[in-house]
Amino acid sequence: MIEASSLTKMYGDVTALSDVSFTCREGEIFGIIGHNGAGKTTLLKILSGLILPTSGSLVIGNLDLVSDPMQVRSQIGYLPEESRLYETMLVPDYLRFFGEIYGLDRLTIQARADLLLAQLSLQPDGKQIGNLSKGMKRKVAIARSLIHDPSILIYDEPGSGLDPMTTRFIIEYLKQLRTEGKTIILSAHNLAQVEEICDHVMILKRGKVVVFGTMPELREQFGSIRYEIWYIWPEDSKPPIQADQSGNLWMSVAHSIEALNEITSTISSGGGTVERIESRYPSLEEILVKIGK
Ligand SMILES: Nc1ncnc2c1ncn2[C@@H]1O[C@H](COP(=O)(O)OP(=O)(O)OP(=O)(O)O)[C@@H](O)[C@H]1O
Repeated sequence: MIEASSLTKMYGDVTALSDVSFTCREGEIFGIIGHNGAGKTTLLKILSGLILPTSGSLVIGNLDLVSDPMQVRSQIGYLPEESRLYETMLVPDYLRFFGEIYGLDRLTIQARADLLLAQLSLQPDGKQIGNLSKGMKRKVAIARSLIHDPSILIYDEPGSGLDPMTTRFIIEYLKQLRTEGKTIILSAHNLAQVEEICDHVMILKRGKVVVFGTMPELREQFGSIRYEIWYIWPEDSKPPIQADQSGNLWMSVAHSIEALNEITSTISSGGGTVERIESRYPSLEEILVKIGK
């Protein structure tokens, strides 16, 4: 369990984070989204123990970040938005190097590295890191974040700038890590992916939390559901309600259950037949646009 209370971070006069509080449960994927400059990276750096908050507290498990930073860090795997990898190193040497930093013995490092390379489908074939593709470098950075088998992963834009197949692979891998019990906190600009994998979503706006909840909670709070009613209407006449025609079907829109009932009864009393009703919720992208910068 991660409990953040009133986290505030100032960079000189700039308030990057203001009074941010939330709880993240074990084994969930927690998404932090917001426009550029909203404070996502700052929050992730605080959560990973890389920088300290100006005020506020952060408890991870039973440990307090400020009083026990080393213990907290040993439980965390951090993936920065852009990782600087040691370009001339070979992947196994690189992973061994970081494993040793975490105090692991050689056998454990070897076993962990072999497992991670297999899970990530990484076959560096003796190439130096600098000669790997962008996607492979990202996978190396992910393997590095996992070498000490941390229980919490803090990932800044894990799939950004990668081709769709590699991004998909990483998304599926994150889902797999969740089934292994890892807690994952991530930021991403690809909102469809956040919607797909996150159990809880937090939206930051200029350093403040404006929304926090599950996707159904966010949809309920921010958007009206929209129903599309598709129906057949007797030929040679038009429905007495706002409707668009597509082929042999007509479509009318309702924004509430009451309106939906009214429209369906108008259709049946006029001799029409409802073919199907589609409900459409606002996407995370639409919610973010609504919230504004
Ligand atoms: N080291 C720093 N010194 C001064 N200001 C900073 C520093 N790092 C971040 N900021 C400022 O803090 C605010 C939050 O930045 P942060 O990088 O956390 O946002 P972000 O949501 O991650 O943005 P992006 O989506 O563009 O990566 C911005 O106004 C930024 O300019």
